[in-house]
Amino acid sequence: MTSIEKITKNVYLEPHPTARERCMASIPFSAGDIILSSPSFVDVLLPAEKGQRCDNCHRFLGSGSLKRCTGCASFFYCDQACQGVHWKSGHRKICKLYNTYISSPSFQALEEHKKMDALLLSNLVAYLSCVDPTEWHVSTPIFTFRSLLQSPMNGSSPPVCPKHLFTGDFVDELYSRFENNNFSIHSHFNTYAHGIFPAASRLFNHSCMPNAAVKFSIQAHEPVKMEIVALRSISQGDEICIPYLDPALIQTRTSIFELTYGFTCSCPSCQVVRDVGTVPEPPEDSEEFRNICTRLREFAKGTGQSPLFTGNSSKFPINLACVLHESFITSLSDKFSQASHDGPYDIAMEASDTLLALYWLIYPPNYPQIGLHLVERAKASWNHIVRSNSTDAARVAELKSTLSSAQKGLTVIEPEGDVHDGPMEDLQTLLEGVKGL
Ligand SMILES: C[S@@+](CC[C@H](N)C(=O)[O-])C[C@H]1O[C@@H](n2cnc3c(N)ncnc32)[C@H](O)[C@@H]1O
Repeated sequence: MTSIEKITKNVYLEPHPTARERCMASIPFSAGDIILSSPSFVDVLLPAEKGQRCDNCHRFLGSGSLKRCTGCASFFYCDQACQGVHWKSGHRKICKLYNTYISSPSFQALEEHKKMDALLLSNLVAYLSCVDPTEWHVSTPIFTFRSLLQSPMNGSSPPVCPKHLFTGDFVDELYSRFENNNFSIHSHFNTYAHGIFPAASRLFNHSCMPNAAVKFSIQAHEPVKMEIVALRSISQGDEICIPYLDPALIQTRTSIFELTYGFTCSCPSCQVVRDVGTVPEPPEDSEEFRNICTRLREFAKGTGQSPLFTGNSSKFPINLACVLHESFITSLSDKFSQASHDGPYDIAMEASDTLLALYWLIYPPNYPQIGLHLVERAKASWNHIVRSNSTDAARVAELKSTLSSAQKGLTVIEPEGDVHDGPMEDLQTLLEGVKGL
């Protein structure tokens, strides 16, 4: 039995013409169902999170509340149980060497993302050296990791700590799987760590209109768990895909797929973007920009499914091509954030309406960004009502409807990551607040 068969009967692999294999649903799923739950194999916290989260289970306890490793003083744990697990799973091979390693010129010369790779690779090497090679058999994550496709990106591995536990060729072989397989680990969709999840890497291909997404579950004394969640109904026999990148990266995603992952995306969204051709920049003139926004909102209101979702290029109005420019979403998000706290609220609401129209166009239904934005929109509505000191019935009705849509969308993907400080908490506070209006 392979490690994937061991962890789930929900899915199976079948050949794919260009991606080697693809992951198919063995059973139907509804939006919000967990398709796969898989613990982290190896992970490493971002530097800013060190001392804030437990290095073993990733619980956020804040500075001063964690126990420091007395050997290196650079790793932090909630308690002895977590420290014991981390020690046995590799820290014992790193502890004494760690500080010399991270202050070495060869480590310091690395770019930030390479530093993360170097630390992850070091933890992987340390972990592997703790497991007898006779136990690296087919049903283990080690075997699954070594069976992953290699990235087309060449380049030798960064320096590792500890050195000389394995040959350089073996370390390079491990590293060749990093670029196209590793994951950012997030809490409420803010990245706080990087990790290796071999089963998910072996199973899921990419789509810019995915039917599933990745979320993480943090539990005391347990390794962080990746959960693959259905974003919409998935029928038995459908391929299950996740997004490797934010689909909003419409210009840059194609070259990242080609260079880092070695494939050309053939999802419906990419087909339409290819048919559109060169995407023009949005107009600089504010009146023309507003006209484009109005046309986008009208377009989103008038059709059922986004043409980028169905792949039907003939339904995409070419005079809206500039909304696919990455700078369009940035301008809208900036406009919204500038006005959502202190106003002008009509500007915030108009930017929010346009953002939601754009999200409808570029994201699949229930994509996390939609629910997250709805909560931010509800906060802006709330600010408007409270600051204007009037309970305008239409405004309150609009706020209630935003909250109900946010709740519907977010419950597909939330809760994720930390127990506190998530959008669900904000949503609950607002739901309580509107009761008093
Ligand atoms: C994380 S693996 C996915 C699992 C892979 N299909 C396998 O059989 O092991 C990532 C690699 O799969 C391939 N891949 C993923 N999504 C693809 C897609 N939409 N089209 C073509 N190839 C894809 C690329 O080679 C990429 O580097």
